[in-house]
Parts: sequence; C-alpha cells; structure tokens
Amino acid sequence: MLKLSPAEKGLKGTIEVPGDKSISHRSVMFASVAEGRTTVENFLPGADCLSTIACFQKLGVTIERHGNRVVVEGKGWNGLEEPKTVLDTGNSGTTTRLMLGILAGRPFHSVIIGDDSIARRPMNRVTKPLRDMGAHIDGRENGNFTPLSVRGGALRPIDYRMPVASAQVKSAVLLAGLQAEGITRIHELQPTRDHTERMIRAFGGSVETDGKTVAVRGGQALNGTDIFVPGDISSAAFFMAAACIVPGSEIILPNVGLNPTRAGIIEVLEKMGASLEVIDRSDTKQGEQKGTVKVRFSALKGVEISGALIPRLIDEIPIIALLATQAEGTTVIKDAQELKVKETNRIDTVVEELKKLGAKIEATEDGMVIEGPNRLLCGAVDSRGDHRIGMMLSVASLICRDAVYLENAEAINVSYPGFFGDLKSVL
Ligand SMILES: O=C(O)C1=C[C@@H](OP(=O)(O)O)[C@@H](O)[C@H](O)C1
Ligand SMILES: C=C(OP(=O)(O)O)C(=O)O
Repeated sequence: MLKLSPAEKGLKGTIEVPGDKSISHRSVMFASVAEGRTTVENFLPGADCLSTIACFQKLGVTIERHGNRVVVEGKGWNGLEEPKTVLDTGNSGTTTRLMLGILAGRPFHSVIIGDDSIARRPMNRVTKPLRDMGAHIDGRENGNFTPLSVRGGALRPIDYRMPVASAQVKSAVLLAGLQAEGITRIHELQPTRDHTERMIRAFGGSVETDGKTVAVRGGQALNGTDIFVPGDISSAAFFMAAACIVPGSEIILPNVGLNPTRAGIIEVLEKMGASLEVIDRSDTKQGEQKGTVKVRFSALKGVEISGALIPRLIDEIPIIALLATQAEGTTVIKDAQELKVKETNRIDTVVEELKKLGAKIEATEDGMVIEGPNRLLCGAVDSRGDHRIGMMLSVASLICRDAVYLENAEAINVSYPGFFGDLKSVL
C-alpha cells in the first residue's frame, strides 16, 4: 500500500509527459506491416505499449527499443509469421482489438490472451465485423472474450455501421480493410480519435474521411517512416487537474498532443473556468497537433458533459470526476456508458473510490452526478488494477485532509511509468 500525503503548497514546475499511448501502439503496428525501417521517437515505454512490441516480435518482426526510441524493420504484411506461442496483450484493449484487425487478414493461426481485466472486456465489437469480412475467429463465449483464436485469410471489404463510438473498433476494421480487396467503408456513431487515419497517411497510404465516414482501399503499399510521438494528453490531464485544484499551483506541460479528436479535456477545463493557456502550437511530421499547456489554480464551476464530447475525453472522465468534486455546483456526465467496459467499470470504480474519500458523487445508468465543492477526507483506496483510477486517486490525495493509502498503485505503469517521479518534481 502506498502512502500519499496531502500537498503542503502549490505545485510548481514543468513536466514533459511521456509519449501518447494510442499513437505509440499504432506506430509499432503500422511499422510492422510496412516495408522498410521505421524509427519511432518519444515512444511510450508503458506496459501496454511494451505488450504491443512483444506481440509483433512474436509475429517475426525485428523490433529494437532503446529507452523511448524504437526501430522496427518492416517486411510488409506478408512478412508477418505464424507465432509459435500465444500473443499476450496484457492489460491493453488497444493491442487486443487492433491486432485482431491485422491478424484477420493473415493466412495463419494465432491465439490471443490477456490479463484478468482483458478477459472481461467485450471483443465481439471487433470479432463480428472481422468475421463478416471473412476471418475465422473463435473464443470464449462465441468469440466475445479472450482467449481468442484467429485464422485469418482472404478478406472481403465491408460497409460497416458502427454500433458503438469506438476508435478501437474503427481501427480494427480499417486494418482489416487495408488487407481486403476493394473499399471498406465505416460509418461512425460519433467521431472518435483519428490517429489510425493519420498513421495510414504517414506511412504513405491514403484514407478518405468526412468526419462521419472513413473509407480505405485494400492492397495499398505502406512504407516505413520516421515517427515522433507527441506527449499523451490523457497523461497530461492528471497534472492539469492537479494544478487546478491545489491552491497556488502553476504547471507547464510542453509537447502535449492536441489532436482535436482527443482534446475534449481542454474544452471542459475552459468551460469549468480553469485558468489555462495553450501556446507554441505546431504539427508533428505525421500531422498530429501539439503544444504547451499552462495551467494555474482556479475556481471551478460544475458543467454538463455529454454527447459528441464524450469520445473526445473518454479516458479523462475519472479525473474530470475529481475536478467536479472541487467545482461549485453540479456536474453531470451523461452518454458515457462505454466507461463500463474499460480496464474496470469506470462508473462504479470512480464513484465507489471517491465516495471513500467523502465525495458527493452518485452513479447513473450512463455516467455520474457530482456535487461540489467539498473537502475530501482521507482513507484507504484502491486502483483495482486500473491505471487511470490509480492516477486519479493519487491526484485526489493532494487535496485530502490527511494521508491516503493507495492499493495496487503499480497499475499506473500501464500508461505512465514515471508518474510518481514527475509528480514529486512539482511538489
Ligand atoms: O484507439 C485507442 O487508442 C483508444 C480508444 C479508446 O477506446 P475505445 O475505442 O474502446 O473507445 C480509449 O478508451 C483507449 O484508451 C484507447
Ligand atoms: C481504456 C484504456 O486503454 P485500453 O482500451 O487500450 O486498455 C485507457 O488507457 O484508459
């Protein structure tokens, strides 16, 4: 159990958060199926992205990592080989679902397993469209849960109307579509993060998008390239929130990814009245936006968050819930039922863990309602193996009346291995 003490003064300083998790996964996946060498700079060495590297190594791809620099020797789609052992995706939904899209078109057998959390997360959202495209996928409960076994092969394109707003589903179908003969078209329920689309273009491919529909032609050549991964806005969000709620704080976060399909947290903070500034905006070579975010302690007010905004901040909802406990008035989060199928049921875990600290928070069918501001107390809390819950509770401890004891803090390594070091640097 980790003892976390309240902050004695405002948080001050500069934190360069590690590389974006979504982009790091995709960089290794695309590099593995492209022709030639790809060098990835500022790769996130979190447990999830290391699972992606290990899986593609088992598929016969030469991948070397030196800290945050990864070099992949791609030999094209046909360079992937039948793995001799199971592919372990660990705690990573992104690895599991996107890799299924790649394996769906490969003419060999493979088996995917993950940890206990992955074993509870629904996979039929990807196995269904991939089966419709011609892949043979089986698994527990008719292919809904790991372990999953895949025998891929010749795929036909699909015109797919997504039943959920999920970038993982969209990306799995796009990766299968790149291997199908003809044009695969995906109609999104709501726009979701578009890193896969940007990555296809970065590797020399083409993809058409109009904000609602994404279309890709199969059989395109993808070529190795150099990738720079911007900092993860989902990781930066924990320090943005810490700065907002600890009196006297001022934190500077350079090099944060600001892709508009991911940057909903910035809009919410502005709506809540946070003192926040974005400067030095620029684009990476792969067309991902980035910039420096400066945040100061601020008086916050409650807001309503719903609809198309939800997919643009889905992973930030746990930390938004904490912010809401310190905001004047009521915060209502709706249309967020997808939270139930993350690493944990994030509606229940957020509500139950924050209640232990005295928060006025209630779960609803598709989100939560929070009343603020209220002083948080102290006590023992549990990440329950969910990295984002672990980081949210660590930030909460900064404003608690007394020490907080955090169980399963190591889960944070999934997306932010240096989290506690970075936090200490601004205390
Ligand atoms: O595509 C991605 O990289 C991700 C998409 C989101 O999941 P869904 O697609 O399930 O919404 C997000 O929650 C996850 O952390 C990463
Ligand atoms: C939901 C998450 O990741 P994944 O789906 O890749 O496990 C997350 O990082 O919050």
